[in-house]
Amino acid sequence: MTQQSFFSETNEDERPYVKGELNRMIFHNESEHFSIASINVKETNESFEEKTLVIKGHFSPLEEGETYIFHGSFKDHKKFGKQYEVEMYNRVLPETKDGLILYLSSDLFHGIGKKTAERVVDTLGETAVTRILEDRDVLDQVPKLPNERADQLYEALKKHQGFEHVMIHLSQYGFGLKLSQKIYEAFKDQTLSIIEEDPYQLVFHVDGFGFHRADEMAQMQNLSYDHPTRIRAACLYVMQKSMSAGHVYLPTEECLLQVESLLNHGSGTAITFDQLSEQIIHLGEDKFLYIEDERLYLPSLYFAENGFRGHIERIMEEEVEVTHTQADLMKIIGDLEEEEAMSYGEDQFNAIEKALHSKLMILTGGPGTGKTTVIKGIIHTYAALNEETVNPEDYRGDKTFPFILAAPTGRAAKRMTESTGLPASTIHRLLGWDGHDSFERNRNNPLEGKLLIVDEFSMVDIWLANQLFRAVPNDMQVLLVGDEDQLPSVGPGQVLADLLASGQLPSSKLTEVYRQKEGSKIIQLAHEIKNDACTQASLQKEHDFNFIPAKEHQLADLVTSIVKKAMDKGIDAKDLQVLAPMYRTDVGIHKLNETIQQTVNPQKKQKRDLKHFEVTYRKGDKVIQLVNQPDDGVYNGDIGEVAAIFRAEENVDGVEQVVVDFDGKEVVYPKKELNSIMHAYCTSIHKSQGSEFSIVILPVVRSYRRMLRKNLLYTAITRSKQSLIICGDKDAFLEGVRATDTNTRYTRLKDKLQEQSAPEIEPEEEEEQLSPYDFM
Ligand SMILES: Nc1ncnc2c1ncn2[C@@H]1O[C@H](COP(=O)(O)OP(=O)(O)OP(=O)(O)O)[C@@H](O)[C@H]1O
Repeated sequence: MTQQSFFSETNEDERPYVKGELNRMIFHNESEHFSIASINVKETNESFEEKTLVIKGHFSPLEEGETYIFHGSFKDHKKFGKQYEVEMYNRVLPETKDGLILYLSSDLFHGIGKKTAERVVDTLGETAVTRILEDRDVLDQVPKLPNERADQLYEALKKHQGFEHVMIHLSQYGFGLKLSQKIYEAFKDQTLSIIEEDPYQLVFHVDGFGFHRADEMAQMQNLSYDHPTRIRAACLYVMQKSMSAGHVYLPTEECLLQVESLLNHGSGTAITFDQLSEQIIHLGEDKFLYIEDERLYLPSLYFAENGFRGHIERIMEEEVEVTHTQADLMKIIGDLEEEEAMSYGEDQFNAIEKALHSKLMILTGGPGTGKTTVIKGIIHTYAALNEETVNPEDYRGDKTFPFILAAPTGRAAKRMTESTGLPASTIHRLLGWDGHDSFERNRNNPLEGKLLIVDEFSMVDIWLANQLFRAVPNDMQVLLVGDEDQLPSVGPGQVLADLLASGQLPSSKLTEVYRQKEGSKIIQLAHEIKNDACTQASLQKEHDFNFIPAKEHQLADLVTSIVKKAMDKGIDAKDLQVLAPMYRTDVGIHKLNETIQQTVNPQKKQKRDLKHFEVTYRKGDKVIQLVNQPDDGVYNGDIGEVAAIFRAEENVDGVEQVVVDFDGKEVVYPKKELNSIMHAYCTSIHKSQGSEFSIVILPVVRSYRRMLRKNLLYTAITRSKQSLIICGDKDAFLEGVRATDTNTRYTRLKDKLQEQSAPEIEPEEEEEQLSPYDFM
């Protein structure tokens, strides 16, 4: 919906309208920009008698006592009766000179009395408001109006009218409401002048605004191809793209080459390396980039890498005071073994001992090597040695429970709770993330506890690692647990791999596989992949493993029929997961989701559905959350089920909605926010990190070739706990497990940890360098 003219005074045409004064705002949803209000009707060309009317639509909160003209149509709401659905509206300027004087001397304009308002209208006429908004300096003509008052009046008018004005103009560029709001937030009342003069500013100040879009806008304004601001925006854009590819920095040379190719593509004017270098230096001076030797960093990554390194060194500086003897330890572990009716392997025992003696330790190992068993051993031994208990109930009042357990995803945290019997949370929740750019827990308000254990640490990127470690107090012990052979984090860096490669931290690597002893072919296959020992013979059928050969054109039907059979046997959709590496091929994730949905949750007359672009959501669909939404308690990777679909007229927000049930927690998605979820009959292997499923079905075909790598396939198969069914091409699979990831990530963490001393990073600067990308 748009607001008509900025400040039109009359109803210019004969479209249906209702003119009314705001009686009260009934409801306003800030993010949706959706409002419901009650108005006192003053005039209308619609045929109805009522003196008050409920209106609804996408408009900002209206001002009490102000008069507006609304264009739209009547809708009968089942529950709430007749309502006016607003398509366009505009504020009605007081129509007489007296009205205008009253308006300007109202409470909206602090410090402007009746006399001053009269002088403004006498001097500037009845179009005073429009004239002032166009040019603040016209107020200088008003006699006896001090500069300060004039500024106040101008600011107040802009506040009341500016937002709407800017939004209308931005809609002309084809920007949606959300993006327009983001742009307005960045530039406020300077928005229009800034983007008309230099659209590349959008790349600098509006997160996620692409270079190509700004370039198109600039071309309409005839900005030259080698304009410095164009070159700078291209540099920044290349750096942002490199961050999305997982790099923490880019070598200057590589950045220059990429920027040159971006800028010179399709243009007649060649931009030279000298021109590029000059602008990179300016970007550095303006702190849009950090230049460290021959490396370029985005500020938030520069501070994250240096900050994390600094915190590691800070925590490692203090030593653990060991008050127990080896005999004490042996006794406690012996008792524990008796209680659990098992005995720890030598490397497991050593890992427990080392963790207890280390300020910060890394525990690694493949599946089934006993990482969880060791975590439990460490917790119990720590408690026994330090006169603590493992029962949170014993810690009420002032006493703080000594153990903090966390993981990067909700599902991994849930598994930690299940395996240890202790409370565990996501790292975001532990740190009190506000959903935007701040964390409750930081250096000034650190975590409380004695031993922090973080599982699935391979998934933690450099930003989150830094945020987490900022909140670790000097006297806390930390245990990081992960499988180094899994995929690196989705976000930038390869923190676990770098920490291990630096050799600066105590670490324990578990190699003996215990679950294999229980006869698991899945674990055996995982270790064969890890040790480069996977052959045709490894793919023989076993009680928990099968490789079903299939051609590409048979794949979707084959996968679907396996899913259907499993569900017919009563297996819960959540215990069963199809994993694939690519979204957009004929056998990609989207296609598989569509085919599986058609079979397991087909269209039915009595079943509600809602179409969103190419996808149709139906009650009962399995869906996955794609972004972190801490306010709703749902996080990237959470899996839920569509519980209900509501039509616009059935809810107070007046928009179509999908309600998703995440293990008993219901989250409502207005149609516009359906991008936050997708079908989850099949999900990406990357998204499955940190999750485990009873049954995994893994299609592997030649058309996935580009993605098939050892760590990807290893991650996929280690997600399955009871059964693994691979479908497709055995040769493609074997080639995939032999291919190592050659796309090394640019990170300096390992080298920095090996350097002697950390440079001081200005704390204030570090505080500021959070970007909305931080939590991709
Ligand atoms: N020393 C041991 N003696 C006997 N069984 C053991 C021993 N250590 C671990 N196990 C058993 O091996 C299995 C795997 O152990 P655990 O779950 O601790 O491994 P993990 O490394 O956490 O595995 P994953 O990463 O796959 O979850 C469990 O059933 C566990 O009870």
